[in-house]
Amino acid sequence: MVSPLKTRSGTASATDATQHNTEAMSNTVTDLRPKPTLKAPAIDPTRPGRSADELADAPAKINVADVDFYYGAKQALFGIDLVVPERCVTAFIGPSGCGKSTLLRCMNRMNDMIDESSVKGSITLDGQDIYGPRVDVVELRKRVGMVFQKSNPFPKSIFDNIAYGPRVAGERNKARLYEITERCLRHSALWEEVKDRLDDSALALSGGQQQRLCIARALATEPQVLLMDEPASALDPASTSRIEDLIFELKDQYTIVIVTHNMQQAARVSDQTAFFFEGKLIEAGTTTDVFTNPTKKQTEDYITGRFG
Ligand SMILES: Nc1ncnc2c1ncn2[C@@H]1O[C@H](COP(=O)(O)OP(=O)(O)OP(=O)(O)O)[C@@H](O)[C@H]1O
Repeated sequence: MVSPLKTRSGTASATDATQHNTEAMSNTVTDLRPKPTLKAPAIDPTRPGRSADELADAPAKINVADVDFYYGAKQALFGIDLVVPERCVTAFIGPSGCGKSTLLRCMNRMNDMIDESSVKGSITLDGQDIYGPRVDVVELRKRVGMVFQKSNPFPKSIFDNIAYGPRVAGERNKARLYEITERCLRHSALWEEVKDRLDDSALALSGGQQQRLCIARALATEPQVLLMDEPASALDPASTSRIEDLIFELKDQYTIVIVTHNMQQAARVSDQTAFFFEGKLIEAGTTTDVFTNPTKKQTEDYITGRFG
């Protein structure tokens, strides 16, 4: 079912578009090309996102306040304020280079690894400043796990990929490591496919399976937050759909922030959507509101495909 976008001039419909095209064709001989039908992505009614009240009632897992970010002298984020509600999926959308990944990487201090980068403002996790002087960054990244665009399994067995994080954390008990492996593979919907070949190389898995393995590996350190940077952009439609189902299931236990170029995907999986443009947060709200009734013209133009 399609949720039509309420534009400032009314609700767009296919009939309007057809009429518009017909008029355009009869009025001019030079522009005979059909006008593109601009339509915002549909919200899936079988998988409703959390309501505005539910989002407002959810505790703030991450709170971003007045954040600026610089790569050397180049400013990439400008005064970002955003609340990431607990056990919800927040999607970052916006055109290439608008700062989505930069903000995502600020949330577990992955940007610390970039020379001459600096951040101003505050980001808290459960109320604690993650840039505070006493923060253990390794601990932070255990609590705030990350899954990247390109699956990056270690050249080790499936089992060793999952057991890696717990081993680094000091777990040596083999039975306990198997327990963790099974739990994480079940959570990432991969267990049934690999349970009989845990000692096989992870590199022998398909692309979609490798990405689910990377999600399982991220879950093995028992994070509370999962940051996903375009986790399905390199996958075929069937694997993408499995990752989206998985995100939907995981949000009951984890707070998820996903960067995506795919607006349909944002509409399908997220509860809250934040739209960025040129390093600024233009608007954030329930995914239903942002995709059906955006408050800013730039958001409307982007989600209806007028630019980006
Ligand atoms: N390591 C870096 N050094 C310098 N500039 C960077 C670096 N990484 C990103 N940038 C710049 O910061 C800005 C924001 O980049 P970022 O990757 O956050 O955007 P994005 O919205 O995630 O883009 P995309 O959708 O293309 O991945 C861009 O102008 C980019 O060129």
